[in-house]
Amino acid sequence: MALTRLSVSGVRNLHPVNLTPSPRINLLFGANGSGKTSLLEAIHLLGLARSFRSTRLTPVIQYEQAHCQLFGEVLFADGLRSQLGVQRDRQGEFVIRQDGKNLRSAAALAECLPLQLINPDSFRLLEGSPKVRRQFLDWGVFHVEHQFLPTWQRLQTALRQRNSWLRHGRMDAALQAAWDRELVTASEQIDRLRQAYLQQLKPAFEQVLAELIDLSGLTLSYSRGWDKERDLAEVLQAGLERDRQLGYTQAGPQRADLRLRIGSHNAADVLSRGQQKLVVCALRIAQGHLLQAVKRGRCVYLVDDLPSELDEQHRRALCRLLEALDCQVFITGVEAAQIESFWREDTPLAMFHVEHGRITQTLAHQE
Ligand SMILES: Nc1ncnc2c1ncn2[C@@H]1O[C@H](COP(=O)(O)OP(=O)(O)OP(=O)(O)O)[C@@H](O)[C@H]1O
Repeated sequence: MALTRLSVSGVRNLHPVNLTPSPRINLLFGANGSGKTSLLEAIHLLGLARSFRSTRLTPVIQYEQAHCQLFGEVLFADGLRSQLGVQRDRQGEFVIRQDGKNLRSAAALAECLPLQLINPDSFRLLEGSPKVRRQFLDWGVFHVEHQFLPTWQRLQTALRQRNSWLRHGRMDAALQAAWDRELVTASEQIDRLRQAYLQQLKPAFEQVLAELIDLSGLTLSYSRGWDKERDLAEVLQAGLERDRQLGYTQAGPQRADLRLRIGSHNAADVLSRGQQKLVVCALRIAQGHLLQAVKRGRCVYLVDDLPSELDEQHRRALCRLLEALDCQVFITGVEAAQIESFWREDTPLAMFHVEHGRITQTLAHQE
């Protein structure tokens, strides 16, 4: 998919924006604080109804404004189009619309506009908590496997039920045993889906990484969240007393993790910042390739401050890979000169200058 139109109002310092982005490469340049990241944030809001900069949305709404409003038209690979709209006010009221109808959840938005974000916070994928890596993994499984979302919702319900029972113990044991069976079934299914996805992700990741940087010895592995030799039912039974003391369930897919290691070290402990950025990029680009293999479209990449941490050779290699993905990319940077010359002549490219919240298109070729 590609965003063919984008309108933004009431977001951070941005003056009302009406853009017709390139379906391929969009470069946004401007001084610090000019509003480049805010535009990526607006696209993120349109695709996920949440920001990547702040857990609360109030700071995103422009000072003095009552709400922020995003509108976009998405073009799918099969030629169909969809109109998306998101509005959020200071009281937390959300309106999410697709093709004139109100949506109750953001999941449909995410399906319509799959986004991959690479920004200075992306290091958290390596050095942050397992939750960040589970979210990364589940993004991929969600987009390629339709069973994932309903199964994940069943898992959350059964897990909440068990944790409440562990804390308060107010339930008939037979009824709780039935909930445990539901928990085990959903957990095993989620684990199977994750493992199947990872089997495809690993070779794709290794191939992309090799094109970016030589990091021989880097391995990606998965731990499912409970002992790999034992059934979850057995593990839950064996850990029941401890779970009761803690008041939550210790084992299960809610504890799964991805491990990136170099030899016996955590990759995050030994890689430089630039190397970490390239590993994160390789993971996210590999996900883009897998999505292309199954969907009627592609994901949209938001790359905030692409040049930072990277030397010229690696910037060029990263741009080549993003270009080869054949999808829509929004890239920000302080100076155009850092990456504007890296693109093939026949790649559709649009360039925008961002100044004090105003966005002006300065170049478009091969549209
Ligand atoms: N709610 C808000 N209302 C109005 N302005 C805001 C609001 N929140 C932040 N700002 C301002 O909007 C600007 C946002 O800048 P943004 O982070 O998009 O800049 P940038 O071009 O990505 O800069 P950098 O190159 O430093 O990353 C900042 O100047 C900030 O002070």
